[in-house]
Formats: sequence, C-alpha cells, structure tokens
Amino acid sequence: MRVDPATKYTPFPPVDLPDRRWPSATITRPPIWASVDLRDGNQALVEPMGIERKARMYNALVAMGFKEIEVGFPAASQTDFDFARYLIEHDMVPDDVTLQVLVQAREPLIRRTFEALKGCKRAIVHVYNSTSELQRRVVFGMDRAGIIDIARQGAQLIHTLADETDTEIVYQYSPESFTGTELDFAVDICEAVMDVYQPTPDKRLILNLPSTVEMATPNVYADQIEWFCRHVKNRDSLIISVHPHNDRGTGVAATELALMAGADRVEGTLFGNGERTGNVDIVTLAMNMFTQGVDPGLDCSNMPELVTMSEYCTRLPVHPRHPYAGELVFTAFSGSHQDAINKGLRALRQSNSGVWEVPYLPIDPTDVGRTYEAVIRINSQSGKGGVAHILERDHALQMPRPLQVEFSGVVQHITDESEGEVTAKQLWDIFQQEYLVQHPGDLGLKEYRTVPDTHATDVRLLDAVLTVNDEDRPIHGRGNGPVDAFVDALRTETGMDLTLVNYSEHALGVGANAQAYAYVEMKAEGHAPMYGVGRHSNIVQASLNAILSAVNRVRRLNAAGQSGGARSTQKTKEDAQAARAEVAAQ
Ligand SMILES: CC(=O)SCCNC(=O)CCNC(=O)[C@H](O)C(C)(C)COP(=O)(O)OP(=O)(O)OC[C@H]1O[C@@H](n2cnc3c(N)ncnc32)[C@H](O)[C@@H]1OP(=O)(O)O
Ligand SMILES: CC(C)C(=O)C(=O)O
Ligand SMILES: [Mg+2]
Repeated sequence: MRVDPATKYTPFPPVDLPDRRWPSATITRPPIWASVDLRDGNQALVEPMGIERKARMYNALVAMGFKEIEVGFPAASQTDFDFARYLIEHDMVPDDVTLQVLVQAREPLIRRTFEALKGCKRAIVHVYNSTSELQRRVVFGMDRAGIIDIARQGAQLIHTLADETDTEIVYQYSPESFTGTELDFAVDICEAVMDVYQPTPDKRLILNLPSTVEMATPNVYADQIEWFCRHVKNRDSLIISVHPHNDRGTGVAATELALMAGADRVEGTLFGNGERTGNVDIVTLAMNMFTQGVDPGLDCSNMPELVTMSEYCTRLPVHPRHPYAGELVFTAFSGSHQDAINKGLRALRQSNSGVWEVPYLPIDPTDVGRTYEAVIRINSQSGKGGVAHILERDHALQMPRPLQVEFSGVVQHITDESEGEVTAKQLWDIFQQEYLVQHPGDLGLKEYRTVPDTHATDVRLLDAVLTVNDEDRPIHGRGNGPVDAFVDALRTETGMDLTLVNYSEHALGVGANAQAYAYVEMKAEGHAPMYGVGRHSNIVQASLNAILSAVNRVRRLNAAGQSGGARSTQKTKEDAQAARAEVAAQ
C-alpha cells in the first residue's frame, strides 16, 4: 500500500518575517570561504582519507585560495590528530591561512583538541552541540537550559585553555541542527556562548548556523538567517556563518539566499562531498558568482585538475553532469544546440566585445581549463551544424550548406544504427571514405593536360588518363575550361549525362604547398544531385578530383543498385534526396 505522506510527514512551519528584506538583496562580493572537506567531507567517506590523501587535498585547498580550512576533528581519531600535528610540525600553514578544528562540547575532547594545536600560530576552535527540539528530546533527554549548559561549559573550557596557549584562538560555535531549532532558542544559546567569549567588532565570534539537515525550501533557510541576524545582540561582533547540507538538493540555492539574508561566511566542500547528500558545493557557489561578474576569490581555473584531485582523495566520482565540473557539462549532442553554439562562437570571434554570449554555454569553458574540443560531440541527436563545426575545427573544411546537409544524413544513418557516439576521428574517417578515398572500381585521375583549341576561341581540349582497378583509360574532352572539358570527357567515358550544378573552393593555408579543397555538386540523369569533394595543391586538379568524387559516388550507387549491397552509398542517395528537398524548401 502506498504511504500517505500527509499522515507521515509534517510540513515545515514558515518563519514569521513578513518584512523580510533578503528577496531584494543581490550578491556583490564573495563570503569568507571555509572548506570542511577534510572534516565533514572526510567523515562521510566510505574510506576516510589518511595523511597522504588529506595532505594532497589540503595543498589543493590552499592553492585555490581558501583562508580557513577545517582540517579535522582531532579528538575523534588518531588520523585527524596526527594530521593536525603533521601540518603544524611541517610548517605547512601559510601566514594567511587559519586551521580550523571541530570538537563536541565535551571536556576530554576539548583538552585533546588543544593538544593537537600545540605550536600552531592561529586556529579556529569550532565547538558544537545539538540544539534542535528533536535532538533535545530523543538524543539528550534535556530541556533548553540543560542544552545551553553544555554549550556554555564547553565555551568556558575553551576560553580558559585559549588563555593558557600561545596559539591565537578564534572562537566558533555551532548550534548543530540549527534548522530544526526554534529561532528564539537558537538566539538564546548563541547569546549564552557570546557571554562567555565576549566578542567585539575587533575579535569577532564565528556563529555558524548549520542546515545540518536541509528540511525546507531555500527561502525558509534565508528567513531563518535573516531572523537570527535581526534578533541576535551585538551583530557587529559576529561573523554569521552558514553550513548548508543538501538533503533536498537545494543546498546551493539555500546558501545563495542565506548570503542575501546577511550571512558573512560559508562552510562547504568541493563538489559537495559530505554527509548523506553532501555539504554545499563551494565550487558551484564560486562559479555561480563568477558568472555574475563577481570574483569569488577562489581559483577554479583548472577544473579538470580539481576533479582528478577530488576523485583521488575521496575515492568518489564527480558526476559527468556536475555543474561547471562534469565531463559533459560543456558538451552539446543535440543538433539545434550545436547549431546555435557554432553560430554563437563564430559571432563571438567576429565581434570585438569581450563579453561572453554563446547560446547554451553559460560560461566560457576555457575559464575552467576546458577546451572547445569537447563542446560539440556527434551522436544520433546531432545535425549538420555539429558535423560541420567539427570538420571545420579539425580540418578547416568550409563545406557548402547542401553538402553539410547531405553528409550529416550519412553520419546520422551510421549513428542511428550504432546508437553510439561518433568521435571526431571517426567523423573524419567517414568523410574521407565518402568523398576522398578511391574505392575499388572507382575512377582515379592519373594525369591530365589541357591545351587551347586552335580551331575555336575560348575552347580548351583536355587529354587525361584515368585509372580503374590499376588499368589506365585515356579520355578526351573539350569545353570552355579544364573543368568543363573534364566533365565532357567523363560523359563520354561513363555514358552518363553529367551536369555541374555548383562549385566552390577554398585554400588551406598559404604558400606553394598549400592545399585547396573544391566542392562540386553534380547532376547525373536519374539521380538526385550529389556532392563531390577534391583536395590538391593545384586548384584545377582539386576541382577535377571533386568531379571524380561525385561521379564515383553515382557509380557506386548504380553498382549497389544492381547488387543490392553497399549500404552507405544507397543511403547517400536517400540523404542526397532529403538534402535537396530541405534546401529546396528553404
Ligand atoms: C553534524 C556533524 O557533522 S557533527 C560532527 C560529527 N562527527 C563525528 O561524529 C565524527 C567523529 N566522532 C567520533 O569519532 C565520536 O562520535 C567521538 C569520538 C567524538 C565520541 O565518541 P563516543 O564517546 O564513543 O560517543 P558517541 O559518538 O558514540 O555518542 C555520543 C555521546 O556524546 C553525547 N554528545 C553528542 N554530542 C555532544 C555534544 N556536542 N556535547 C556533549 N555531548 C554530546 C551523546 O549524547 C552521546 O552520549 P551518551 O554516550 O551518553 O549517549
Ligand atoms: C558540526 C556541524 C557544524 C555540522 O557539520 C553540521 O551541523 O552539519
Ligand atoms: Mg555538516
């Protein structure tokens, strides 16, 4: 029987804040970022990190620009204790970076934490206890006063030990499970901790208000943060920090709204690793700011390296569709997207504006260390734009539009059959097979020469030698130029009524050895017009090769018609017809 959610779950009550201000706010500067990868991220791993993986991630976090890094829960495990010692003893903490350590508000754990910090110049001691109504009732069996007492005693001990150590201690307190805590009680317990620490605007206390479990829509978290900021005393002596989790999949949105609601600081992890559905993903937050023109102060410019590092350290994969970081997030397979991206990139190249404007690409992939190569990939969802983009990008082909249509039909047939992707290399192979390679039975051009007809003005005579299966065949023709004369010669040789419908060419590079491409559209009686492509350093020979390419394709089609085989050539006929129909309809 299906569960009735109305009887099993209760909706989260709204916050009474009718004059809420956060909806009109915008994010114009980055918060203080604090990484909790090495603690919250680590405590959620199947295989928690040892010193080597922790050190690798720590170095990456420092390199990214994090200035506050929670390196562990030293009282909880020997590895975490040893790691704090390792960083301190190996002098691995830059002057502008502050180590942070987490501890429960329990005396032996606090004492052990201070042992781990010996010799550290500056550290954030982050103490917490659970405050939600549910945890008070079922975990601690205590009333509000008892829970406040745990927090106060923990803070008092930390304050005392801070006075006794050479380490400069920055205080941080979390009413853990804040999102399930009544707001007036959250303020009461935080103010009790403030009474112990006596923060000032010059020595501010970090009050971290975690969405330990994400329980409501992001606007509710924003309301909770704004409500708290407006009711807590001495706001200017506080750094309000948020620590969102992602249970509802809205951790990033909740954090952004919380920043609009007044939070100064964000604790999170790279790619959102962390308990259950994870902590908030700091990479996405930072990149979201970046795309709004705000420098996030974190360097994500080598995203592939960050992903590799994260996957190595956490032994968890980053999803291929992960915002900004996933392998596929800058890739378009679908035809209309490819077409728009292709046109957008071309327009951008032609404009003098530095402002990024490309349809379907919210950011320039190169800003995160990705190349354009993977932007357009070909499968059965792709169209001519994508195919043309890749052949132009990799081989400088400037295919005429009807040829794009014709060739994308060839490709589509192959991808429909294989149900897979065609790589750029395979695409080029298919193109060469279709237009540039001489198949058995095809006509090849061995040599040619043209001379003016001494008996007529503007007429040239052509003598050429074709090869078919290693056999030479001399041919002769006349026309108003070499191309016309060659078509004339082929008419005689093949017995086909051939007409040249369209012609275009372009050079590849400059200089005597530069190659040229010629594209011809030929009409053979009984067939739809068909393209041929030729390549040569001599433009006339490139044109003749292109004509042969088209004629050979017709001949292959005829041969396939007789034998019933040669799928690709058969399909080419249909594709060519479809291509003509499309072009005619425009
Ligand atoms: C939301 C978060 O991410 S919070 C951080 C969570 N991270 C971790 O827990 C990872 C590291 N933790 C650990 O390794 C262990 O929990 C330790 C070493 C800290 C403590 O281990 P244990 O002493 O065996 O206690 P355990 O965690 O099983 O149980 C918690 C006990 O501490 C109490 N407790 C929990 N939090 C607090 C707190 N902040 N202050 C005081 N007591 C607390 C519980 O009520 C429970 O008491 P009980 O034994 O009387 O029932
Ligand atoms: C320790 C606290 C801040 C925490 O990790 C949480 O509440 O999620
Ligand atoms: Mg957490």
